[in-house]
Amino acid sequence: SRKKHTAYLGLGSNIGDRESYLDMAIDELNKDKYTKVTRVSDFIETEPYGGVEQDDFLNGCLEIETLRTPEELLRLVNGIEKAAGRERLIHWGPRTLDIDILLYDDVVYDSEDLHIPHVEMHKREFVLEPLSMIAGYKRHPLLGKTISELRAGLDKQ
Ligand SMILES: Nc1nc2nc(S)n(CCO)c2c(=O)[nH]1
Repeated sequence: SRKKHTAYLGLGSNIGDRESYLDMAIDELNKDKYTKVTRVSDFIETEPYGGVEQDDFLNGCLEIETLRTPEELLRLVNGIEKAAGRERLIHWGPRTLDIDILLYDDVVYDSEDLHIPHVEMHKREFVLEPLSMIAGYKRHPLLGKTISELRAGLDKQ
């Protein structure tokens, strides 16, 4: 029988009706019979990170409970991105909807298409700010710090 896992997802959009795309991600995740969204952060407006000239993002984080394995969860979120019309034209370029798997229980997972914990999350204020709202107490499986400590440790530009 399948076990229940707690995972944390990062949401981002910087094309079109950004809030509707983030809301769509929540709705589609709840439609999945093996997944439920259990906590939703505020959505925050953020400047693009990564050097590509593009519009500001709307970012948020979710806590989910899921019976899916990491690879099954990746297929689920990639399907939702596709349904939102995600075009992978420019690496780190604009997108209607981006869903990143940030944490999955205390699992450290590395395959060619999936790394958990997300390898950039501890460097990204646009992830740590909303994630702190819903899981600030949580300890990063690799770095050993709480999400709030990681956020506090980001050197503020
Ligand atoms: N502020 C901000 N900048 C970003 N650059 C990339 S790529 N992304 C996509 C995240 O994988 C973002 C983002 O979500 N927010």
